Amino acid sequence: MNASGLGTMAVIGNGVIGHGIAEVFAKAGWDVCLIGRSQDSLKGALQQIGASLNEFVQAELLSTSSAKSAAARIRTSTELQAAAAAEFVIEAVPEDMELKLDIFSKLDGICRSDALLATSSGHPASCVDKCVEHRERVIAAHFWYPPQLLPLVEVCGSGATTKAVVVRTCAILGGIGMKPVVIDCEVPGFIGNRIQFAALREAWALWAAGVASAEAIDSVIRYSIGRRLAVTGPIESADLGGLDTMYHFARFLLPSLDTSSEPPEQVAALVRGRHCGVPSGKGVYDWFERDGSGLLSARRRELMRWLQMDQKGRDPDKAPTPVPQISASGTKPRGSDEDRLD
Ligand SMILES: NC(=O)c1ccc[n+]([C@@H]2O[C@H](COP(=O)([O-])OP(=O)(O)OC[C@H]3O[C@@H](n4cnc5c(N)ncnc54)[C@H](O)[C@@H]3O)[C@@H](O)[C@H]2O)c1
Ligand SMILES: O=C(O)[C@@H](O)[C@@H](O)[C@H](O)[C@@H](O)CO
Repeated sequence: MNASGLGTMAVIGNGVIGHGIAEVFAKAGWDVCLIGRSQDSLKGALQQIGASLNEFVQAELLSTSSAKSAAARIRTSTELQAAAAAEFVIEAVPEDMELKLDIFSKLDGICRSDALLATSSGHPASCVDKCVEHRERVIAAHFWYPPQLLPLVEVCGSGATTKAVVVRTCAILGGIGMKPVVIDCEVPGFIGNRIQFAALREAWALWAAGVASAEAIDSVIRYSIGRRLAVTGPIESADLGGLDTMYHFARFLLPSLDTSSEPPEQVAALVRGRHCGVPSGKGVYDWFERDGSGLLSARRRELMRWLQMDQKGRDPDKAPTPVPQISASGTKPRGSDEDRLD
């Protein structure tokens, strides 16, 4: 245990997800060992963590002294061996399965016998534990980008993971202020990516078929269900909207939704041409014409505002926003008989 009474954790991989996870644990008082391939890239990761900590100070989510202590709790290494003392280890290297298998097999030999070994990737634990002897301690802890600003972690064990490991992983993640959600059964993409990609498949299909422009499709979502989904999930939304209505409309609509098992050729062609979005200046949108970094900053600011609300106890799961009193003009829950105008 360190001076904060917390433990030591290690993150393997110092890219966008790895350095974000390191920051989140260090802010919560853990000693962190961030492991990467080169001193140069680790230096870059520490600079990014420093810049992010400053943003948290500016947003009054962190004091200057806490930001300094958090930065001081992170040490770096280029050796996997440096994870030996950690009780919680998270792998965040690129989506290269051979590399992940190799890292997990080595970690199993290097780490303490009571250490938990987690993958931050969208892949289930059973994909990365194939060369591990102690498979009972391998678990998926799928973070969202950017982990400093999005609280969710999808936690999912394989058939070999013990219940105690699932419980301890959730306790650790909950203890650092993240929102762990347990998925009981391994399924590709867990929950978030299944739903994100179902929506993306339909959005790409509408764009590729010329039904509407990319701007129009994004605007429809941003100004409607995008806002609503931050407060009520899809299943709650359907119950609030009236399950009968949603059921009957689903029966009309579902047969016409896109069911392709490949992304549209127009998207494939962009990727083949290395038009990969904001970093390359062009994707579906032309980012030479549009302000990509401005959009990223605006999104960070808005996500930071949500964290400020969470901290003030306005997380809908912690302190539900009071439902307005039923008034003559009618803010009654839908579904009550009087609410029906038929
Ligand atoms: N980017 C996202 O939106 C996102 C979201 C959730 C989960 N993930 C998952 O997180 C993982 C990492 O993704 P990312 O986007 O951070 O990738 P990234 O390419 O930004 O970072 C990967 C990092 O791993 C380092 N690395 C490579 N080989 C290594 C090794 N042998 N030892 C130590 N470090 C090594 C690289 O130098 C790099 O810094 C992936 O499994 C990805 O699926 C990514
Ligand atoms: O933040 C996201 O959108 C991510 O969950 C995805 O980008 C995704 O997890 C992939 O990297 C695969 O892990």
